[in-house]
Amino acid sequence: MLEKFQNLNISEVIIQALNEMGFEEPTPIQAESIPVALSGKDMIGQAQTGTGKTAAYGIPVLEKILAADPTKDIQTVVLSPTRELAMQVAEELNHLSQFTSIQALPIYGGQDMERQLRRLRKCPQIIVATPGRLIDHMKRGTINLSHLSTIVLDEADEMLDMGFIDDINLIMSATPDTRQTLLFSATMPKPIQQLAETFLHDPQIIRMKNKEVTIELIEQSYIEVPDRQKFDILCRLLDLQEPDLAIIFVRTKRRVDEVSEALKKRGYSSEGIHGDLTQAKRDTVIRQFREKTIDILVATDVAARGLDISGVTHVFNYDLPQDPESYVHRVGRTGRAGQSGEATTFVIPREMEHLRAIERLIKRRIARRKAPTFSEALEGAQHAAVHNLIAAAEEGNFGGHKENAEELLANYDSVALLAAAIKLLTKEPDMTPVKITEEAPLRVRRDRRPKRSGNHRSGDRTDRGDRGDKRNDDRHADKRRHFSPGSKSSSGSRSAKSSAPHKEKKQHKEPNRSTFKPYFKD
Ligand SMILES: Nc1ncnc2c1ncn2[C@@H]1O[C@H](COP(=O)(O)OP(=O)(O)OP(=O)(O)O)[C@@H](O)[C@H]1O
Ligand SMILES: [Mg+2]
Repeated sequence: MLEKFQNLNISEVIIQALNEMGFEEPTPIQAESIPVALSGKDMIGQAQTGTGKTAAYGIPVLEKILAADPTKDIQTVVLSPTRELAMQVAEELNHLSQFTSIQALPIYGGQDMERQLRRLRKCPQIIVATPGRLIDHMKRGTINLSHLSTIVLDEADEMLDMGFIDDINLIMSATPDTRQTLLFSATMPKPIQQLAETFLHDPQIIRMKNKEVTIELIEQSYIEVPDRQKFDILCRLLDLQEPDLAIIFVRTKRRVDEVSEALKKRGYSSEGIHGDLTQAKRDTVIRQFREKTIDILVATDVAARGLDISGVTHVFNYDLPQDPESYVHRVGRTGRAGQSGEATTFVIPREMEHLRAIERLIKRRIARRKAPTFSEALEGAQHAAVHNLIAAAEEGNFGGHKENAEELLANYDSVALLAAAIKLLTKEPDMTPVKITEEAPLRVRRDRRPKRSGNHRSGDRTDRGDRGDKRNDDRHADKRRHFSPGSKSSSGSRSAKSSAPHKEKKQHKEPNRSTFKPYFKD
């Protein structure tokens, strides 16, 4: 059992944890990345969403701490673009290290600073942070990166894009030149990769050679629809497809509020999440969704990347994302760890060019489908009612209902009774009037070079994080998880650089010591 992990020279305490977590064999990105990361090389790992990139960097990070000195604090920092992802990654790392003394601590904005200071005093070896709050701690001198041995940028292309790049520069300049740097993401636009390589020394590039960027298991389609008809069509699709868990991505915070309220008005159990909500509210909404006490999450791109919520069967792009890469990450919230999923995208006629840009990025045509009509939705609801009635009849254990049924059948026509039951069970399409403000079509953004953001503000801006929001306005699975093997990597695609003669380590610019006065103990 787990010999394929053992062949990767992984310690017994980590193998034990993998077994406990139900992992059976390494995914392709794990099989390729773990040996490279264990060798101490800098690397960029790119693999489809939901294919185990967290453990691909998590395992080597833990191995390095075990081999060094598990008692020394803050040896590794993992940077994440959102608070929810920082919490989730810390949890996955703590699952992986559960049989060791290693602790991963999430550090993010919106959480009580005193509480974080108390938990920092327990000397965690790993910090999983959103950049803004990490920089706050650096300025206070309550987090010291000068002994750091490894830094990981999860969702690396997002971390190197315009909203974070100044924070990343600041953080990198406070770490030792001897650090190992690991970058992971499902997407890595060329201009961002070039920028990334300025932080890396002689990096190895590991890119999974899948014919598509998105997971083949995700059935993708689009519907061309005027903005004002989107909501009624969304409701018909929800009635027809009856998702277990669905995420609906919209472009602005206002739309999150309006669409989630409108869904509630029509009887759906939905909540919204975006960067302006309090952290407590965000935590509650994500927990309700993970626990399935709500089955629809309406979100801006704050929930687009990394979130690993099992059972998400459907993703709806109510609005197209500004960047094609965001589409990959959004639909990647379903179809994870070998499960299948369905992604439906609404496109207004004037945004068809954006859809084509997405198809070019994912190297796949997205099937066009017709919007379901009112009568199709009604027919679908009737089929669902009949299906549910048969399932209940087959399940049995009717309790007192059996006597009632016998009495009814003795006094009424059986067909009329059944027809009445189906009518009552049929959730007729609800046409309650709702208010959804019309949004302007996407502007075409031609320049994909990472822009250096203007004046740098650390702290809550980044942590609101949720650049996805801001820019547009804002895991233990059941046991024995079997991972459907993806395709092999194209290690052949390793950068020419890795065979280049040993280059002088790039001199990182001297940190501005005045900024971190209390921090750098001269
Ligand atoms: N080797 C494995 N076997 C079985 N399950 C795995 C394995 N590795 C990871 N998983 C599970 O697969 C799911 C997806 O993993 P993870 O979140 O790391 O994916 P990812 O590649 O980071 O996705 P994204 O690009 O969306 O961030 C998680 O629930 C994780 O516990
Ligand atoms: Mg991830």
